Amino acid sequence: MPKWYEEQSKQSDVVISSRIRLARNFAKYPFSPKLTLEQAELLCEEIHNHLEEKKTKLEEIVGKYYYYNVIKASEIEKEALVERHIITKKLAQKKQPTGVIMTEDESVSLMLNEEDHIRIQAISSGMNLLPLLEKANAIDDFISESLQYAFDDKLGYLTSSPTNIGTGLRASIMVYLPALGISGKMDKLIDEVSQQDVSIRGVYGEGNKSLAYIYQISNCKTIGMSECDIIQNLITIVDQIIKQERNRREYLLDSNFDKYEDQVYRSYGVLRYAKQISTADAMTLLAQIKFGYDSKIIASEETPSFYKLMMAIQPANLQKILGKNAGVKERERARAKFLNESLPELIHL
Ligand SMILES: Nc1ncnc2c1ncn2[C@@H]1O[C@H](COP(=O)(O)OP(=O)(O)OP(=O)(O)O)[C@@H](O)[C@H]1O
Repeated sequence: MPKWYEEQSKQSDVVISSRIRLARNFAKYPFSPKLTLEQAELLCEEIHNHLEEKKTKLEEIVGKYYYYNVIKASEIEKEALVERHIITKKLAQKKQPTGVIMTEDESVSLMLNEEDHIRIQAISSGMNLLPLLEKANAIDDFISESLQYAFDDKLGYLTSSPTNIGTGLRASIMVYLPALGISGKMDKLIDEVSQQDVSIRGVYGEGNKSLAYIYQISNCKTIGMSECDIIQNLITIVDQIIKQERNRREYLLDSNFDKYEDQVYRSYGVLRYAKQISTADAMTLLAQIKFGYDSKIIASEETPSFYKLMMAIQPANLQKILGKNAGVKERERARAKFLNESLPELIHL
């Protein structure tokens, strides 16, 4: 079964993926930070049993899924799930009982006892927020058939952190903004969108200097607006950012094609032949090669899925591919070998 990050989507020159998550809590338990060990265990067990009892019905909504007992997993297993966005760092680091229900294609995961009792997450490639919201809402309805949520008529869904109260919805689009990044436009953009209740954060690295120019753009406000309005506001802003990014790419190539052409070929050459490489260097070079493909500077018979490669070379997932624990040096050699073999031959344009 193909994973969400293996699918090619429209607008893939800028948009990588969409994510919807709903934060929910159950009326009969205290919020997660206040749960005792026994309560946390009971909570996970109750949700898991409830889902198992009606497994066929849930699988009609999400497809084939399995339950993963996070607390029993090795550190590398947990880190690999974080790198593939199935669970959050917060869940991986939790000392209390937790669990995750995840589908085979990794597009849906239900995190138990994270910051809230349950976090429903749906991801897909491309710009796809409304269908994802529909799927998350179907899961939400299914759960609420037999477990009562903490809900207030005025406030909406009650959540552990006030920043999620109301709809409990976080909608997000992961994007690739090399031209805006290279041109030093990100600070201004981050400032502008924050005035419209939207935040932009680097996915890899800290702050606005994201590694590989990958950012997630998400809603800040969760209350006082409907789910559809929150999403529509986000889509409008992301559409504008896509336009700005494309215009800037055109400008950069028009004004200095030779420089970017050279950079793309150099990056390709290094990744095809390097013998050892760090995650950060490999991410940067992959981003430059992607820029080359999207700008039609280079091409191959089949365009590689860059985001799939980026996730595969992260430390934990690389060790999973290797099938063993490996130190930094061994990983750097394995990463280089993996990329040497993964990049296709170029065809001359
Ligand atoms: N559009 C997206 N596509 C794929 N993964 C995403 C997307 N947006 C966020 N993620 C991933 O989801 C995970 C959780 O992200 P984040 O911490 O922003 O989530 P959140 O649910 O909004 O949490 P919080 O309540 O702390 O704000 C991270 O692994 C992040 O990279």
